[in-house]
Amino acid sequence: MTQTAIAVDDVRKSYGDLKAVDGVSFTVAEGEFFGILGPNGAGKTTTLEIIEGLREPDAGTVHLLGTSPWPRDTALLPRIGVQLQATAFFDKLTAREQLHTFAALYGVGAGRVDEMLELVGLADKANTREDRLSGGQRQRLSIACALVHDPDIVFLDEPTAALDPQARRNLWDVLRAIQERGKTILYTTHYLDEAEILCDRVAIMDNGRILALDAPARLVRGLDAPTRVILERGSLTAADAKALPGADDVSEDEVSLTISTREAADLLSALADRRALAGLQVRTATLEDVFLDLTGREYRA
Ligand SMILES: Nc1ncnc2c1ncn2[C@@H]1O[C@H](COP(=O)(O)OP(=O)(O)OP(=O)(O)O)[C@@H](O)[C@H]1O
Repeated sequence: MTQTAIAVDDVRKSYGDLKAVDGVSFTVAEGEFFGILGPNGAGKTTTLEIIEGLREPDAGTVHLLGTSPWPRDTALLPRIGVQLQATAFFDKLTAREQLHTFAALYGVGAGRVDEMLELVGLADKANTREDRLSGGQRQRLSIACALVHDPDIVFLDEPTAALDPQARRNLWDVLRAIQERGKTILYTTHYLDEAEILCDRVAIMDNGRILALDAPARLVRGLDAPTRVILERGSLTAADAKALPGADDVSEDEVSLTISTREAADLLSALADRRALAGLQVRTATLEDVFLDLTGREYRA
């Protein structure tokens, strides 16, 4: 039976009149990769910091591995790893020395240091000073620091923010590797595409509330949105496209002809019969469409 790693029940936190977290509830199972998504100011960090025991909620309860993180419970600390949005390292130490220091603070042996450098892909930077690492390498080092004591639950607050696309993708591999080790991951991001790829389940937050919570694929399927088949403009006329089996709607711009369909198989086989597949792209709805559906506004990270 799956155990519950994190249970959050009706948590609230206001700053003056602003309800930063406005009645948030969810559970995360052991070994689950759970994402809290939402635009800037949605309340993701505040929620995370309450769960980590860094902030006191105004109301509601949190259980981490069956224990309340507030008031601070030192017995819990070795079992959780926390990576904060603004990473602080010790001055002038190399990557390996940073990890050694964190390991010593947690009272664990230095044996895991090189293993962690390997896990986050920094083995070849072990002797590089932290201030000489790139942004992506620093993020990976801070994740290694959060993992060095082998916690059961790992909290990551926007670990991929401010990284270039290649560095983001490299970090995805690191996050997957952490999950494969059986860790529970609770992470926040404002990249919906990334969460769709990485997370078992996501909670979409806006204005302090969870608007939807489920597996990304189930949220997208729940929209029942049409599939868009995109072709090079000129592959066939808009009128011909409209007459194809399964074609619901057709639109054109300078470069593309887009056909909306709910019967993609019929439409694609008709296009294949006509050898009209130049530039073919098939797009289904994404979490961004889910956000639009939930809030009535375009997603802006
Ligand atoms: N210490 C604080 N005092 C006053 N207001 C705060 C404080 N911390 C956060 N807020 C406000 O609470 C709201 C939620 O902030 P929070 O940082 O939790 O959002 P977020 O979803 O993590 O955003 P981001 O993606 O920008 O980090 C925001 O409007 C923010 O300005």
